Amino acid sequence: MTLSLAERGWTAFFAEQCGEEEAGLAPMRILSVHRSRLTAQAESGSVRLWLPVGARTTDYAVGDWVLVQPDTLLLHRRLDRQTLLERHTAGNAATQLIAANIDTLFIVTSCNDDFNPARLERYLALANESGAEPVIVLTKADTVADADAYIAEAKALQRDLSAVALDAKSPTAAEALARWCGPGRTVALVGSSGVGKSTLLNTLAGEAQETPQLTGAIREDDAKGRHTTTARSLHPIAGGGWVIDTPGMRTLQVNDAAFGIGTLFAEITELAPLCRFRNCTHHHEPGCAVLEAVAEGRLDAGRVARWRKLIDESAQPAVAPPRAGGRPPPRRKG
Ligand SMILES: Nc1nc2c(ncn2[C@@H]2O[C@H](COP(=O)(O)OP(=O)(O)OP(=O)(O)O)[C@@H](O)[C@H]2O)c(=O)[nH]1
Ligand SMILES: [Zn+2]
Repeated sequence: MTLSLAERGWTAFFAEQCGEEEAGLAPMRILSVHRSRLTAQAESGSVRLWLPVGARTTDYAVGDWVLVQPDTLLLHRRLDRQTLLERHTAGNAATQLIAANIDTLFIVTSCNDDFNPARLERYLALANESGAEPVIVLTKADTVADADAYIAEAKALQRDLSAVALDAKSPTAAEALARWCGPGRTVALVGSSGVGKSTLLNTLAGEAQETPQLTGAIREDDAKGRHTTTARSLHPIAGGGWVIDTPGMRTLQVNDAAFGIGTLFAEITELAPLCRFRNCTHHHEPGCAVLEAVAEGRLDAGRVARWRKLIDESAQPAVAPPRAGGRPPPRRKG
């Protein structure tokens, strides 16, 4: 079985980046990123790539498009990303690249105590910042009497947000998510440990998971031939398209995500121009449209408090500030 570029997620956005002098290079999509090696999806299967001198595997994300010397499998260069999901980890200046060129981010939580609006908002801020469309996926709907209450609460987290409740073990889960999947489309799963990401991945992958040339390289890593949840990798979906699983994240810091937070709390952001002072912090100022809306019951005070917390956190440097004269590390994106 060969997979066309389009089936692997190639679009005009990537084609436009390739010069005529690069016509002899093969575009490939990164399937998995390990400490010392990268695998990529070539036309007819997965291959191990060789990195150029000085490059590190951590510079690449699952889902990245790269140009490769077809005979030597030497990675030539990475193409600009359409979307990039990344996060800061505590005490680390560099961001961790989670997934690139995803269309949709499935934020997975379950219809039980895992459902936590404040944490979902953190995921939403990161998703908005990445450029991918967030969708809240509520697993374990089969264990509760009223999943609709969870759907309503999830949808209230952000304007025009989609939320779907399902049983991750049932084949119908794939149908419930079909509108975001399909040939050439890429989705990623994020969420706490135990919410059902692996289960959902297996349901989405279905028979496609058995296609040997697609899983061969991933299998090398795990003697049992199963994907491991500690490494990120790109898996084919039964009906076409790709799904990236990510390990459960215990801490979810939000740094440098003002855009994502602004989208998440659009009902607050939109009031700011109506405040009397252009640089209103909406804390105490007279004529503040945000405080007024809260006082009149048009705006949820809890949302405003959580918005403030995220905005403050986002403005903090990811690590201790550099010594005097030093400059913060440049933002890596695109
Ligand atoms: N009843 C029910 N059980 C589910 C559902 N989704 C997952 N489970 C169960 O919940 C447990 C955890 O699911 P996993 O898929 O391993 O969770 P995970 O998110 O991949 O967890 P990590 O691998 O630790 O990140 C398993 O026993 C699943 O069978 C669901 O929709 N309904
Ligand atoms: Zn204000």
